[in-house]
Amino acid sequence: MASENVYVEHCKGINDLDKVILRENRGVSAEVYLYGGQVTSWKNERREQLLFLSSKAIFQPLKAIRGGIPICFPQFGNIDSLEQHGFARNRLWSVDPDPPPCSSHASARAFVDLILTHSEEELKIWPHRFEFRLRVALSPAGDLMLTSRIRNTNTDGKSFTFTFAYHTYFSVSDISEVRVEGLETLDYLDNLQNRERFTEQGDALTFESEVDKIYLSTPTKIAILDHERKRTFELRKDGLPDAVVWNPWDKKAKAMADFGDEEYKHMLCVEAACVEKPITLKPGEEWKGRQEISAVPSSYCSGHIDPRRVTFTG
Ligand SMILES: O=P(O)(O)OC[C@H]1O[C@@H](O)[C@H](O)[C@@H](O)[C@@H]1O
Repeated sequence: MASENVYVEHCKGINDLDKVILRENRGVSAEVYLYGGQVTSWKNERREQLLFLSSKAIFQPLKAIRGGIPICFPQFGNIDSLEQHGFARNRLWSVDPDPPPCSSHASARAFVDLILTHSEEELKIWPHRFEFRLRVALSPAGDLMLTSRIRNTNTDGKSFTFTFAYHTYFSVSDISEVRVEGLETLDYLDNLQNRERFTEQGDALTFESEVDKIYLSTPTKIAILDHERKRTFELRKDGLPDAVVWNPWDKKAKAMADFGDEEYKHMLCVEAACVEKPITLKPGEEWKGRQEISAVPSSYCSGHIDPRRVTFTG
């Protein structure tokens, strides 16, 4: 068992599933389940829950947990032969009891490394050997950082190709009061129109109906502004050129058994992803994809991201 300390607690969660609680200064915290390697909670110093988790989420293998930050690997979406969003979010990960120290965050002490490798079962559906190391780290200021390192450990000399997303469900007060900045004027593939390619209009995104768009070649920083709560989420990413924006709206919400009919009003998925250009790794090669999310008081009255404030500390 990894060494217990005030910053990292290994315990049981819903349905007795193993989880890890990360704690930092002033009460900030995060929780990640070994099932799916999935973050399900991220709270600020006022213990406000910043991620959306459906009240009907099913914590039962082999169903994906509806909310938090599901890991989509080795396939985003359902374009290829695997189950939607791949198998990583439906598998039991293990904890590395002795992870290498955080290089980029020398001060980081609240972090855990979860490991997923191929199983005989997976090899039947995806015949590749890999090691996936997911580091979940909570900074003293309460920022949540996910770092994925995926290595091709094939011994047969074969490369493999995958797509990937951090399927982040942000909790919002009211979807009609939310604006997203950083994606305007970009091209996107519209999942509601057979992934046809369009160009976004020139101002911040607002939401009045179902949206399911894969924005391409997006900037490092994206802001999600919750006007009612006077809160802005900042998403900073590295190695993840695309960003998926999804809200099921009312009809799809009603069709999902693990999602409340009205819950679409209180969530928005903005997913740092690599979809348009899949990643190919030769044996021995490793890919790294990072996202860091912060929640700050909305001081952006003009609605523009203050470049001085938003830096990628990874
Ligand atoms: O229900 P799932 O498998 O978690 O997928 C939810 C949504 O995930 C989004 O990322 C996709 O763009 C949507 O098309 C999909 O409906």
